Amino acid sequence: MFKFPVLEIFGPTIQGEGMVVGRKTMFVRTAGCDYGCSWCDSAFTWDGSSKKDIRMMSAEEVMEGLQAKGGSRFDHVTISGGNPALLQNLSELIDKLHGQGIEVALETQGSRWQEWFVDIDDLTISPKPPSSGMKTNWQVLDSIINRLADSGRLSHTSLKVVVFDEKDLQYASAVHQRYPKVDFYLQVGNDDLAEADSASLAGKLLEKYQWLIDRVMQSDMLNHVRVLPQVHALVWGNKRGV
Ligand SMILES: C[S@@+](CC[C@H](N)C(=O)[O-])C[C@H]1O[C@@H](n2cnc3c(N)ncnc32)[C@H](O)[C@@H]1O
Ligand SMILES: Nc1nc2[nH]cc(C(=O)O)c2c(=O)[nH]1
Ligand code: SF4
Ligand SMILES: [Mg+2]
Repeated sequence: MFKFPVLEIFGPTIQGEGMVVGRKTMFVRTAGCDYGCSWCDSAFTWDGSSKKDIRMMSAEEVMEGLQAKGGSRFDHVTISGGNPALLQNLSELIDKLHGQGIEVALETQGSRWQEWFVDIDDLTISPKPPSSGMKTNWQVLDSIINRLADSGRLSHTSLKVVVFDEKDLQYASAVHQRYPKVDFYLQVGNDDLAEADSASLAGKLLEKYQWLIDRVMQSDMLNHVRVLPQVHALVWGNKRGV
């Protein structure tokens, strides 16, 4: 029986981002990431600051944790991190969830492939723009998208690029042009990660949302796209576990 490094189990709450925004869901957040984005809003999963809170849990224990928090008030679970795609044996958890009639979403950055990607109901791949300080391995990303296409999974897949500035917007256009068959989302970047006043943060994020909408409307390379804020950040600010 395999054990996964788990940092948080929370919900039910709404999925605040991307392809199933607004969907009632539970979250399982795994520890560890192969990236270190400058603006990561979940840096505690990889920077060592929450090391003592990591629990090694079997799929069965995660199921119990979900039930303890959510009872029978959910039918959808989002697995995020960190990068959950580092965990080869996550299929144990995915199969258990499906066995209970629960849909499974995954958040990952597209740096690693796992065979179980083809079992995910709502797969969000979020390649990282220049502002993150990370460099995309296009060969790896190409092969991930190709495998999903070959398995007939593109209708369960989306690309989501966080945008902070003009260079990020160019990067987003490049990703969308490269994979035109994959549903594409642009997401407002939050660079006020220390702001404790959620009303003040919401004001600033809405201004950034307006900027992003304006820029996308002016572009002829970003037509078949959706532009979204992080809804949970608008509602709850930088609070953890919501
Ligand atoms: C914390 S990451 C975890 C999953 C995976 N490592 C990834 O990056 O896709 C979940 C989502 O939050 C986004 N995100 C992280 N920090 C953000 C920020 N400061 N503003 C907006 N979105 C952010 C990521 O791009 C990703 O789409
Ligand atoms: N409500 C809510 N929606 C989210 N969508 C993606 C999240 C993540 O951190 O991966 C997230 C999160 O942490 N909370
Ligand atoms: S890839 Fe995701 S979890 Fe990892 S550092 Fe970047 S935003 Fe954070
Ligand atoms: Mg988040």
